[in-house]
Amino acid sequence: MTDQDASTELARLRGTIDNIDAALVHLLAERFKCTQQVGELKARSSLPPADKAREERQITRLRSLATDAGLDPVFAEKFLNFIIAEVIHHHERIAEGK
Ligand SMILES: O=C(O)C(=O)C[C@]1(C(=O)O)C=C[C@@H](O)C=C1
Repeated sequence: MTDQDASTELARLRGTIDNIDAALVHLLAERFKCTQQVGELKARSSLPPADKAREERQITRLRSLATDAGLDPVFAEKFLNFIIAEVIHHHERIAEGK
C-alpha cells in the first residue's frame, strides 16, 4: 500500500467513524430526553430515582446483545452503568427541584 493509498483509506475510515459518532450523539440525546420525562414522572409520583432490579434486567439484556453483536460484554455493561449513573444524578436533581 502506498502512502497515498493509506491516507485515502484512513480518511474513508475516519468518515465512517464520524458518522457513527454523530449517530451515537443523536441516540444518546434521545435517550436523555426520554429519561428526563422518566425523572419528572418519578419525582411527581414520589418514586425513587434508582431501580436496581430494572438495571439488572437491562445489564443482562445488553450483555447478551453485545455478545451476539461481537462487542465486549464487559465494555457494554460499563457503558450502560456510566449512562445510568448520569441518569440517576439527573433524576435526583429533578426530585430536589433543581
Ligand atoms: O427505568 C427507570 O426507572 C429509569 O429511571 C431509567 C434508568 C435508565 O437510564 O435506563 C435509570 C435509572 C434506573 O435505576 C433504571 C433505569
